[in-house]
Amino acid sequence: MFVSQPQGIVRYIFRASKSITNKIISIFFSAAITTMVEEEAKDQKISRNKVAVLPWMRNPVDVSSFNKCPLAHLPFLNPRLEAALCSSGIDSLFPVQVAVWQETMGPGSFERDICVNSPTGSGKTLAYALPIVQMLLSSRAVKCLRALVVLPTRDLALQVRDVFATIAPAVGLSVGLAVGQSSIADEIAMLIERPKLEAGMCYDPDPKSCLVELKSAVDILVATPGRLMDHINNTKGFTLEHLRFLVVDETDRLLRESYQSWLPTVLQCTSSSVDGPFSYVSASLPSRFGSLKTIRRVGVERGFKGKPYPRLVKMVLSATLTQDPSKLVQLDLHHPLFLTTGKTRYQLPKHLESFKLICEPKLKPLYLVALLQSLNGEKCIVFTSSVESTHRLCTLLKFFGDLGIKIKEYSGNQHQSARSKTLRGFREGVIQVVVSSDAMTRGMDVEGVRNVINYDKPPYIKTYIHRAGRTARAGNHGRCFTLLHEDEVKQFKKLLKKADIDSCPAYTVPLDSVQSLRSTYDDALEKLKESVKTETFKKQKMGFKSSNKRKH
Ligand SMILES: Nc1ncnc2c1ncn2[C@@H]1O[C@H](COP(=O)(O)OP(=O)(O)OP(=O)(O)O)[C@@H](O)[C@H]1O
Repeated sequence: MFVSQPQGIVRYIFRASKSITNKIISIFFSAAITTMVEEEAKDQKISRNKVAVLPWMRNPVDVSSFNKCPLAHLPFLNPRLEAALCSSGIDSLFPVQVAVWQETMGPGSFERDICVNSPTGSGKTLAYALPIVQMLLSSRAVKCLRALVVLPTRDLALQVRDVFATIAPAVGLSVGLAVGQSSIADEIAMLIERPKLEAGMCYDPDPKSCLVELKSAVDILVATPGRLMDHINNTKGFTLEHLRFLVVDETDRLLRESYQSWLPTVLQCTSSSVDGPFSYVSASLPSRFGSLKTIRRVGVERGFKGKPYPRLVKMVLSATLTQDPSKLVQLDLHHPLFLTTGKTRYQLPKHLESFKLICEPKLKPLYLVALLQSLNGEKCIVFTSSVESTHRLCTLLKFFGDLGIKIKEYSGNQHQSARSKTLRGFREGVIQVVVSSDAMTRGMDVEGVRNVINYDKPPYIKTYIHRAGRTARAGNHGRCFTLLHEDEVKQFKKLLKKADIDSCPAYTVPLDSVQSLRSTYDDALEKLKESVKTETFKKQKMGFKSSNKRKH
């Protein structure tokens, strides 16, 4: 039966108070819970955005009612994890991390699936990574794949793998990556453990007998949907049947694109063969672990002593979590608990300042250069509306000559190796300005980015939030500038209103610095025209060659 959140929490607390250990939890969390009960009463009066939202989204836990918590005061935190966090410079948890800890390791104890809507840079990655690692360490019997984190892009997956890699090895857990960065054979070698052969022996070519011997080499896998599907469909020994945690990060983006139906496939592969809703599917999926099987239950019951853990726990997160029931239903969430920050649906980081820079459309590149020069080499991301304009703008900026800042392009049109190189240079500070299409909009975390520039106006408030969110992360200060024509101002104001942003002051760059760049700009434009011509010619030539090849 669905229990309303405060009643449920009171019940958990009541149960918890039966043991001394659990009493400690109740004391630790009691203040926050009182606030949550009050928040819920208030929340019920608030009509959230006048759209029909799912019932469980109407009474969220307000993350902003939580405070930062020093690691030393966090109940149940494994000392080895505490040490690993400290040595990576983390001495306390951010509010969203404390809130998720409460619902997972605290009184909530993973009873419900967790949906988090919390601003960019608020620390959502560690919010799920820490409780998952702690849970896995305390229940590991045999190494098998028990946590899967899915992300929309390769660079994001690498970033999340690095977060797990700072804590998981400290407790003997290994983290794998399935993103297509290396060849499929190399990836399989990292993910699947083959039996060591004695001298003179060779593998049995019969795949059935081989399967019994193959084991997962990782406990946690961070993957992009495409590569995940490759492994599900083709990699011997790769199985999700023991999965206990599924994280769908950047949920709204992942749900928008179905990527070979990865989500229904994962849900099928992890569903119960006994009493789950997809039993017909499980029956058709062979067990690759012989007699070792994870028995799941659909209900709220949890594992008892000696019995395997039953339910696949799902955690979904975004800074702009969708409220669309038709999308959320795809996740097949179990008794979901919604954690969100504040009262408005969209929130920007606390220390982000938004500015508009009004300029004549023809002179936009000039204003951009003047703005970049005024930033004194601080790290900056310039967002454009497409991969083509990213390339053109970056080429144009290079034709301005030596601006005293290193500028590089980052877009989905480039080869992964080129993107990774740019990202590395940007992280290291060798590159100060990255011109990007929306490839860098979501999730990317680069230390020291102080400025974001919307060269092209973001089409949606979600785009603004994710782009602006590349700065002012982890409590730092940052600025987001949006270049606008006079006739775009009204529309932009309306867009910001959706995130309750009433003030977006105008920013000015000195007119004389714009004027002084005029002649350089004219030359740069001429060079750009030539460069576009040459590139178009090259592309046509290549297209001609490949169509000729196809004919022969
Ligand atoms: N407890 C903490 N103490 C100090 N820094 C932290 C802590 N937790 C996370 N960070 C840092 O905060 C930054 C943002 O974290 P993270 O990338 O997880 O944010 P996010 O909420 O997922 O953002 P986005 O919505 O943009 O993906 C990272 O640089 C991370 O290292």
